[in-house]
Amino acid sequence: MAPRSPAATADPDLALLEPEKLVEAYRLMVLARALDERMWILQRQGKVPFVITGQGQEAAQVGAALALRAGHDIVLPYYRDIALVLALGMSPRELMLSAFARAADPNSGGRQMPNHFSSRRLRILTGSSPVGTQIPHAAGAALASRLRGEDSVVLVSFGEGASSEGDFHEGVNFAAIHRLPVVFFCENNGWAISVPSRRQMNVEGVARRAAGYGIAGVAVDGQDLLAVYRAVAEAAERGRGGEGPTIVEALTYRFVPHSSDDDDRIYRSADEMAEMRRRDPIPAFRERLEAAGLWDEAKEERLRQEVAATVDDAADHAERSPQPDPATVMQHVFASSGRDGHPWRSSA
Ligand SMILES: Cc1ncc(C[n+]2csc(CCOP(=O)(O)OP(=O)(O)O)c2C)c(N)n1
Repeated sequence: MAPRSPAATADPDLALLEPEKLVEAYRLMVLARALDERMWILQRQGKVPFVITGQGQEAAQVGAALALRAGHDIVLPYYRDIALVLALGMSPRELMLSAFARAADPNSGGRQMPNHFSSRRLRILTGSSPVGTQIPHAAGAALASRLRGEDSVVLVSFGEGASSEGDFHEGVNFAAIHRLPVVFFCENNGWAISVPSRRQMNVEGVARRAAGYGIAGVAVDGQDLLAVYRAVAEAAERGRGGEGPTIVEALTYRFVPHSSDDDDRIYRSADEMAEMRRRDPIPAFRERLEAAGLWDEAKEERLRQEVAATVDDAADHAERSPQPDPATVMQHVFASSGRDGHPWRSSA
């Protein structure tokens, strides 16, 4: 049977993206999940020091990334955004080099925390670990981009916990006043480590906060890749059109503990976890592709094999790759005065 046109199915949102893009979006989610799962295994094996990942949030991340022009728009991701940076064009090898903190890690030569992504090529800016600091950075990047005469949009992502930080207020307020083209992309996964979102804000959600800044705010089902794609594409369009920033809140869920140092059984119930697992965005998207005639069991089998080989390659490559030279441990930590190697001594 010839594949049905997605637009002709009972799922009109599938027409938002070309069929090949829909399939690619699914591949990216499956790949991100597999890399993420392997990172946890490597941590438990003692091969990588620490992991902090985004299982459960893949649809939100890939949906957002596909609404951007990779390498043209500027992105300030946060630590859960494995799927987002993969969808922008970072490679599995690059992500594993970061997890293993190897010298060839593109984020920092093995000196940054894992998953503090960056890529000059893709205009991905690395962040600091204090929660929310990337938010004012994004407003600054958008202002700089405007001054350079670019038409880039800036997307900054963060959790709902970060939206309670002062940095959030400062960044959003500044971007709103100057009508900067920023998409404030909140991946609200319900928990900030052990703090539930109802203890995070006295309004229904992060998008509601937009009213206080006089900007657009929209909440979407973050487990629905196409709903997120549409919301971010519209926000980017508003930004490019001079209408200023938007808060897009993707309602999602984190399937894994906060990090490899966390035990989430202490603060959330097995029932809640099981219930949310039923809303796993990956099988849900597969079903939509199958219903549209774009996917089947044979394609799934091929994809699973291809992804397993890619993950093996990335992990093996990173494991074999050299450690940073200990002599470079202070590099990029202090600016050099060029005099005596002690930058805080400015003696003449
Ligand atoms: C300023 C600051 N406070 C606390 C921490 C410790 N910390 C790291 S991540 C995190 C939770 C952030 O939650 P949220 O912003 O909702 O993102 P999520 O991790 O849930 O995706 C906390 C409290 C930190 N890194 N920085």
